[in-house]
Amino acid sequence: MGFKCGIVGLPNVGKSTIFNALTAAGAASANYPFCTIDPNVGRVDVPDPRLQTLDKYVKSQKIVPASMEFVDIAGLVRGAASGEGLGNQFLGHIRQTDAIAHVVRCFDSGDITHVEGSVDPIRDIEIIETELVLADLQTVENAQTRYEKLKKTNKKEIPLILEMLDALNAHLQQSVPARSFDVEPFVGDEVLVADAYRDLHLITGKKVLYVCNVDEDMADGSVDNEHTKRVKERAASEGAAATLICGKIEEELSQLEPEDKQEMIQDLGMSEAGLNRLIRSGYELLGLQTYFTAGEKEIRAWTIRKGDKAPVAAGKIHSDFERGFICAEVYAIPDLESVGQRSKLKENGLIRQEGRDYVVVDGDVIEFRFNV
Ligand SMILES: Nc1ncnc2c1ncn2[C@@H]1O[C@H](COP(=O)(O)OP(=O)(O)OP(=O)(O)O)[C@@H](O)[C@H]1O
Ligand SMILES: [Mg+2]
Repeated sequence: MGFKCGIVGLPNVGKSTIFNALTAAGAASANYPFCTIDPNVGRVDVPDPRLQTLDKYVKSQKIVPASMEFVDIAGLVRGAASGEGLGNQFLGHIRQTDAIAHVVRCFDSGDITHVEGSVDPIRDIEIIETELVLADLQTVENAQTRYEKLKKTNKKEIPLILEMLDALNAHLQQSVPARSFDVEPFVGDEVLVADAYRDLHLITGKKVLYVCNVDEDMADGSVDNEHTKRVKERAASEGAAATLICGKIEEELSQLEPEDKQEMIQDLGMSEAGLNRLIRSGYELLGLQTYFTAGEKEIRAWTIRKGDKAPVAAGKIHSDFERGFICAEVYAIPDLESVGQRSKLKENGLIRQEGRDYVVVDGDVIEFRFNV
């Protein structure tokens, strides 16, 4: 499991275009059962050239990349919380995601209607953020009503939870996102307060990746214009990330066969498909990293958090691996490349034995030893 990302933005800014590009690219390169989980949920491979490098040395029957899910919902408009446009009820589909990809129109192309009449990314971001804060406020108010009813139960955590919800409500009332709310002082040593906060799944509490949807001539993402500069400044000021992508080009690229795709990428002066950049930014933003398992049956990429220790990494494969963890045998891909054969790693002392306190490094190839 990689991570799950909800796509938000004004109508007609290119959300579905980018979603289609992402999911078409994923479907072309992988054969998943139940690939389409829901019409608006798509699974995407995380592109990683290290898988192909590993395959050169460890001939295996299949390659299983890490994957992530994107959820595409209808655009939000100013006033959505009070029912404008399609309203905001579909935000429910993105409450359970790990992060938000906020698509912002940065392309000028005159024939695509902008609901606000002009291209102004910061104004657009503020409209969406206000709507997301209002949606979270509704969530908090519902929770307050629920916990008020529970007061009668005399459970000692209920007043503490209500105190936290009051403060959170006041915070959101100022039109500021939940991510700047400090819940710690309310938690103290009462984990149930932390649980209650987490169970709200506030949208503005999630990390944000701004996706600047730019014109075709900026498709390689290396040059900013006035619009993208402003979005990047805003992202930096709030600890978010920003990436440039031309949805239209990515959609076209995603429909091509690999060779034609490579040719078009070169013709456009791009170094790689913009989608790869987008996926990597998401990984970076969420502090995720990859480790590999590589055997004759399969080579597989696993997603873990930076800082995760070996037993946690093992638990991604199976909870038994975590419970019965004995040790991890670890090697690095560059070492494999330098000796040229997997069997030579051992002879050269390049396979390390690591214990439960080992912090996994991005790109490690691991074999776990465990008791069942
Ligand atoms: N970078 C781009 N340059 C020019 N046109 C683009 C670009 N990206 C998307 N478009 C065009 O913008 C239009 C709207 O795109 P799309 O349907 O993806 O928007 P959306 O955000 O999903 O809208 P809605 O919220 O209404 O579902 C489409 O005609 C699409 O081809
Ligand atoms: Mg759409």
